[in-house]
Amino acid sequence: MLKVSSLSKTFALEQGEIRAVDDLSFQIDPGEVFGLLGPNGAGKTTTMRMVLGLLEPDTGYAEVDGVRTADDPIEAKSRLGFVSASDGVYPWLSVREMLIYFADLYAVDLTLAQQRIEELSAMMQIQPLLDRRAGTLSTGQRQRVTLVRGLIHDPPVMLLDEPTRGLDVVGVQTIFDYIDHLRQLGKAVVVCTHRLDEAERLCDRFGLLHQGRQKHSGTMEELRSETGRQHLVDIFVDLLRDERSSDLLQKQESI
Ligand SMILES: Nc1ncnc2c1ncn2[C@@H]1O[C@H](COP(=O)(O)OP(=O)(O)OP(=O)(O)O)[C@@H](O)[C@H]1O
Repeated sequence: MLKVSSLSKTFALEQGEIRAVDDLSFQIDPGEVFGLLGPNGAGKTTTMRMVLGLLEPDTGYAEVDGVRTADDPIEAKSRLGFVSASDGVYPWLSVREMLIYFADLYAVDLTLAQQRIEELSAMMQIQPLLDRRAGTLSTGQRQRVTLVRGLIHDPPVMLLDEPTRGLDVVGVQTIFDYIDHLRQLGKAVVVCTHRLDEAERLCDRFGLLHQGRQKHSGTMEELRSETGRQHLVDIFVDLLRDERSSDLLQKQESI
């Protein structure tokens, strides 16, 4: 459903080059939730941008439901839903108007859009908000609206970027329920998050990125047997520790 194959991206800076994503491959099947995880600067956003067709890869490709983003970016985008913690709303539109506007951008027929708005609003409990101006919503309410917006064109693949950031315990639970629902609908889901405890509960499989490279991948059980560690947080601490000792070694060698 979503296939990422040998994806690489290097940025040229005055100080030198940064290999932001280095030969990254993974595949996500329908009904599967994949955690793309990594510390700051690991390459998660760069990967998402390439999957979304916003950034051209140096090598490799992303294929969304059979369509390569580089070959047909518009068709690939129509098969993707994207929800980010930093998503804004159009403050002067009502929630309903905004959802209809987004449905129209994705060429969803108006009658179908209205039907979807009713169904998704019931699921995410935003019916009382539909005729309120989006600018008056609280953070949690806005997040529920953006979750509905991400599904308005019924895409087979969903990308969720830091979906629980800034949410209280009820908001976090809403995200958990939403992701469960996506799984039941047979969507292929990518979740990027720094909340490793949440990722452990939410995701079926993981790709652990560090400095652009996928250091480990697999189910929690597979990661445990590969690393001898019980939890993602311990696996990450090991990765960062290894990096510090190899930096130190390099410095010592260059003295
Ligand atoms: N447009 C750009 N120009 C130059 N360097 C960039 C650019 N975008 C990202 N980078 C660099 O590429 C590396 C990976 O960045 P990226 O934003 O993908 O990481 P991330 O895993 O999303 O990090 P975070 O968790 O902090 O959001 C970083 O070193 C970053 O500074």
